[in-house]
Amino acid sequence: MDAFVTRRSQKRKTSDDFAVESHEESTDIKLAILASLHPDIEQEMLLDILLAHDGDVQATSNTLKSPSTPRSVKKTANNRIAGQTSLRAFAIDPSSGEPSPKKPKILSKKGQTLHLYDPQDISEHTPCTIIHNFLPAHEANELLFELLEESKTFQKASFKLFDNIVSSPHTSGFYVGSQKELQEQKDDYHYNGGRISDVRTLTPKLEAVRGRVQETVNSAIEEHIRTHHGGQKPRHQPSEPWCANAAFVNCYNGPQESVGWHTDQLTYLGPRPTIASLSLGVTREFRLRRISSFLPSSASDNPDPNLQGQVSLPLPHNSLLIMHSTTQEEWKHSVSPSPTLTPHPVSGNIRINITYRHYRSAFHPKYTPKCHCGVPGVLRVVTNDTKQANGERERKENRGRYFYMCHAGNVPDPTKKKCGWFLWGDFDQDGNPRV
Ligand SMILES: O=C(O)CCC(=O)C(=O)O
Ligand SMILES: [Fe+2]
Repeated sequence: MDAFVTRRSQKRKTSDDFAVESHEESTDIKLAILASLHPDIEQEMLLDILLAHDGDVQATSNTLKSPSTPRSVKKTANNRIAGQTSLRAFAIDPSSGEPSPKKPKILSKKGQTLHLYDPQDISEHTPCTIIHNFLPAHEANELLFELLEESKTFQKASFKLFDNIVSSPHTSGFYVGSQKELQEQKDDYHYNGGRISDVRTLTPKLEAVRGRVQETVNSAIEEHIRTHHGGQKPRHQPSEPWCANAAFVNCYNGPQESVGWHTDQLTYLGPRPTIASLSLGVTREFRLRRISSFLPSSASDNPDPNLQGQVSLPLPHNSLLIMHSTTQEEWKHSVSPSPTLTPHPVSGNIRINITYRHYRSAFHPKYTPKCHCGVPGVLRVVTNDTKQANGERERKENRGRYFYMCHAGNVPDPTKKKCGWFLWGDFDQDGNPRV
């Protein structure tokens, strides 16, 4: 069973040749597309009908639109639509007639992209957990409607890159839980060296979903520590419960809107944060690339990050991607421009993405060290990529160490120049600053 595919490059596609091209996609990608177009139809049903149409997604989708097609919606105890099952359930070992044994671990290779859809594959090959069909279908659609309306007033962020002021290739809005937090954000918090003026309180539907995200994330964190870290949380990962008290909502309007390779800023999240990302609307590819291995277990799994390629995950409507505590320090992520998209029935070519985050009280801006320029520093970690003029942070033995550095160079003001200030961060086992 082709639970993942490796593709060197993607052919340019238009929606007209989608039906022909779709024969070449893996079964998983086809299922992801069908699941986002027909969220009320059970996964097994999608697969059966797909096979009956010789893998033709367009023909399968036409059949599924017919009211006479059985849907066989499975409900769980709490009346949610059941999550998609793994294709492993269908994989039979021809020699024994039994389900196939566990697949060997396959790493992506430099210069290649490993395409993954199956939640178990994603859990094995990336630092993330994915949950498809996370919300009941009607709730996901209502949230999408609400945020499509909100996104009409979103702005592009601007920042400085190599002395040029650039704006992000997508728009976003920032949400917090209360008026008090909103005022604090405006007065005290800094992003890219400056303040943000457009802070909003969580919309009714963002607020309604937040509790469910929080509960799911806390269980997933426990499970991930058990299955990936031998029951021992990584050093500096907080042991306090994860709390979704802030949300960035991103809007990607069309195939060219994207976000480049980056790691999320640690300044207010602290070391080894968990971030939960809920996708709505058109499916886009989320890419991950390993940049470092700090933990003994991940180091032995992944001998040399430089030899590994990127991993691509399609994030369909109503999928929750949980980025666990090694993601920000050891990987980079991006949403690349897409040659073409398969329009979503509600949002067309628009994708909305909510990243729920935990702003920890120990990382309140009143504790952020300030650099000589008077601008609060930014919290970073030394990775294999870190290069600095004085050489200290480049040294191998410093990899995995945290530091605050001047952020004035990122302020979108041509007169502000970065100074050389930096300060090592000192955090305890739970990632709290040692005072
Ligand atoms: O849109 C996404 O899936 C990722 C967004 C992201 O990386 C971010 O907001 O930092
Ligand atoms: Fe990010």
